[in-house]
Amino acid sequence: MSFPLRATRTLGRMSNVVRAKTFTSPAAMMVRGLRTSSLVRLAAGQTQGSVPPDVADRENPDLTAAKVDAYLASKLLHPDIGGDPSLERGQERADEAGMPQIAVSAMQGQFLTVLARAMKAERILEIGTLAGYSTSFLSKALPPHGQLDTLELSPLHAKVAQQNFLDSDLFPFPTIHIGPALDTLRKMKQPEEGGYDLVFIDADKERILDYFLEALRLTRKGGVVLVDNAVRRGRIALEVNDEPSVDVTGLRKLYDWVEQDGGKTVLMSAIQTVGAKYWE
Ligand SMILES: C[S@@+](CC[C@H](N)C(=O)[O-])C[C@H]1O[C@@H](n2cnc3c(N)ncnc32)[C@H](O)[C@@H]1O
Repeated sequence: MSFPLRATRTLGRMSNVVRAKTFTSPAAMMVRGLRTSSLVRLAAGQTQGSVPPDVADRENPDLTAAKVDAYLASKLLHPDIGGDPSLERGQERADEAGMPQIAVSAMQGQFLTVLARAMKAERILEIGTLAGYSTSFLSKALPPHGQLDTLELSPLHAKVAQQNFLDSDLFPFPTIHIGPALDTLRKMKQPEEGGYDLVFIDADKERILDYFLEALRLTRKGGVVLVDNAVRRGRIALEVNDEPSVDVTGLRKLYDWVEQDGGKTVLMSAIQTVGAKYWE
């Protein structure tokens, strides 16, 4: 199932200034485009659900990776990309629908835009839509004739994402394919104009290798496959994973595959990041 149609509509626009009043710390208040809920949690020093503690400087515990991310976001988020107010509205819509807060951070999202633009990507595939937060950043990297396919299991997530794409007036408009991503991928062919330039894998972690192999099939030679959550909060390096809720098996299969490939098919690197999404 897919939502290929482009349509336009307007929603009442709530200003960022109004929204900033809900922030509880000065550091949070200076941020545009970062998610209110994450910042409120951060300001309160809380961790919720599976959100790990922030990464802090040993000598100065008030200096945290999230605080630095907030500073960078206040300086670097582009008003029409990471600072686009429709992104914040989209996250609120997702919160209202009871969806988990597991999207990329604003800075990570804008990195997606930078990467895709630097590659001059015209065709992008995303695995794991959620409310379409990262999808918006990818759409904003594409030329008007570009193609963006995004795969999502949950019809609720797809519905909210579709509303968010309409609200953001995205062009090119992403096509959401609803269903188990592996089934969808196995039916997909390379786009007629050529393989995907960029694939972003960010769905269930157990099947990362399956997604990666399908992505290789669908990607043009020299294209890029980006895998989110590459270290699973560092648990990838533990012989015995002390947090069973954080799956590392899928990633280990991927890294084993790359090791066995011995550089014949892919050249891979992994970067550990800190920031609003802590250590990932
Ligand atoms: C981490 S979220 C994606 C976040 C999104 N990329 C962003 O940053 O805004 C993962 C998404 O993958 C979806 N998902 C989980 N298992 C899936 C599957 N088997 N097929 C397709 N989507 C799946 C979940 O419903 C969830 O919406």
